[in-house]
Amino acid sequence: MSFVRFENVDLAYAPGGALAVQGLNLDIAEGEFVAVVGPSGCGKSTLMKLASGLRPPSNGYVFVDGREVGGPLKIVGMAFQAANLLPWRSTLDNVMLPLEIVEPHRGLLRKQRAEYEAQARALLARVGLDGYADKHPWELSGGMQQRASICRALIHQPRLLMLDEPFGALDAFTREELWCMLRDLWQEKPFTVILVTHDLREAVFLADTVYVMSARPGRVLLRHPIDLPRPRDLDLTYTDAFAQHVHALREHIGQPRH
Ligand SMILES: Nc1ncnc2c1ncn2[C@@H]1O[C@H](COP(=O)(O)OP(=O)(O)OP(=O)(O)O)[C@@H](O)[C@H]1O
Repeated sequence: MSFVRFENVDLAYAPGGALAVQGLNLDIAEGEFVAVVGPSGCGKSTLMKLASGLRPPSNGYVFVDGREVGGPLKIVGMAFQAANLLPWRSTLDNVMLPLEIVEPHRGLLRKQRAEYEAQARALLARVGLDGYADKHPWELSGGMQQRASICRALIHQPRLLMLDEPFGALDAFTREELWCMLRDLWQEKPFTVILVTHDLREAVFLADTVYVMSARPGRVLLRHPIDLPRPRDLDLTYTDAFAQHVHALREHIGQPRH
């Protein structure tokens, strides 16, 4: 059974206006790592807003965990291209922010603060930020801030993690380090991931399945399974099998522009 399911979903931002996405059909299993790629403006972020309940579809249905999505979902964690950490809070307090908002954590936080804090510190250590928990965001590099932002997205143990170009602003080396960080977090305790990215290598390295979307109105042009064995190491990105997947995706993204 699908964990996330889109059935013939259209979305127009203005009633009766042009469609941002049209006839979207998706079936994502629990624990699956999905990447969504496509030309700029094809509706990748719109797809995330639909799956997280931030926008209702104009037509069609979105289901998560067997229920039709009717509003913002608590089981979702999100991270974006900008880390968006609050500058007046320490890294630890930034990571703990969702616990102050999302129930049941919100109600338990005062009583169980020490336990929650230990979990946040352990998660920060897990992504290599041991010793940075009490620093402020401006004392961290861009890559460190993005690590913290992913910790913040995961602290309430969401079943669905949505990542909108989380590594887009980072240099190539840092980006690859963060691919490995995300791979390790996901492999340790698989949650369902929808990763929006412009980087086809990132999509092939991380995902089980890559969806290629067309130019506006966004539709799914291709569902491309990545059959490369796991665990995947960066060495894999230099193999022919890896390059073939990247080329196959590139060809489909090229088509609508011709
Ligand atoms: N809040 C909004 N109101 C009106 N139109 C919007 C809104 N958000 C997005 N759109 C339009 O919907 C279409 C899809 O936008 P979306 O941000 O989902 O694309 P994207 O694939 O994520 O883009 P990019 O790759 O450039 O980040 C675009 O044409 C955009 O202009």
